[in-house]
Amino acid sequence: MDAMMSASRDFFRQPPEEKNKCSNLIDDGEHLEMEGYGNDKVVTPQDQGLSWNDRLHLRVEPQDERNFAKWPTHPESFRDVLLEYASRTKRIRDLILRSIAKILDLDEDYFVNKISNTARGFARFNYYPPCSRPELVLGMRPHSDVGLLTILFVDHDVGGLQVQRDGKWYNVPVKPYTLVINLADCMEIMCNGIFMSPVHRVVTNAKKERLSLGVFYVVDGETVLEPAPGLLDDKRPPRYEKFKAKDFGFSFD
Ligand SMILES: O=C(O)CCC(=O)C(=O)O
Ligand SMILES: [Fe+2]
Repeated sequence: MDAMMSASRDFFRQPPEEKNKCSNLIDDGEHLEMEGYGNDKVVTPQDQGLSWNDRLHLRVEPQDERNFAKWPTHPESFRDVLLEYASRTKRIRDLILRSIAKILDLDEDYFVNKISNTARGFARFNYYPPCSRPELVLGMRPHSDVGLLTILFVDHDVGGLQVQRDGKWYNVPVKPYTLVINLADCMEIMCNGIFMSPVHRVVTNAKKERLSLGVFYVVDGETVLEPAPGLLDDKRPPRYEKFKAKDFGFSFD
């Protein structure tokens, strides 16, 4: 974990020319693609706005779709450290999906079986610079994660992640060597809302920079999402309709 955090810090501390070698700008800067270094695409400026962060987005699953052209070559350790990190988060993903299935009395592999060989996983490195007017801008605007689950590694020293409950924001505590697991929208649907995908945001800090790394696991576009039949009965009707992941942008195809 330390190696991953320090490789990430070293990457973001480089001059823009070096970071832009992994830029997410394409077509002479006309368009943004999802993978690479830069900012997120603003689709609806009136309610989206820019967030106070730089990010580096890299596909880690499936393995044969890793686009190493977008992976940093500086620091030199970056690639190997991320490969190792991603192989471990994948194991954690399956462990958690199996544990949740067990808690819900479903077949242990119910959720794991929803992940086909072509399902994607992304590593998103976030860098939040200090912001002298933290009351004016968020590090990351409120959202829920859309995929299955997110394995989040947050800065040991600087808080900022908040989760919303009943309209109020709560700080997520910072604890060294502790991963935050976010169940995302597809799991909420398959769990028929027994577990919810939390709305969360990141506030900025006036003095300190902050780093985080989320590994996002999503389902393949062809996957049919629906509440697990084993969770339904007369008293617990489905709260979500059945649909194909790609029809609602749940798969990042
Ligand atoms: O930086 C964080 O703690 C959260 C990041 C996050 O929510 C995301 O990347 O989706
Ligand atoms: Fe998130």
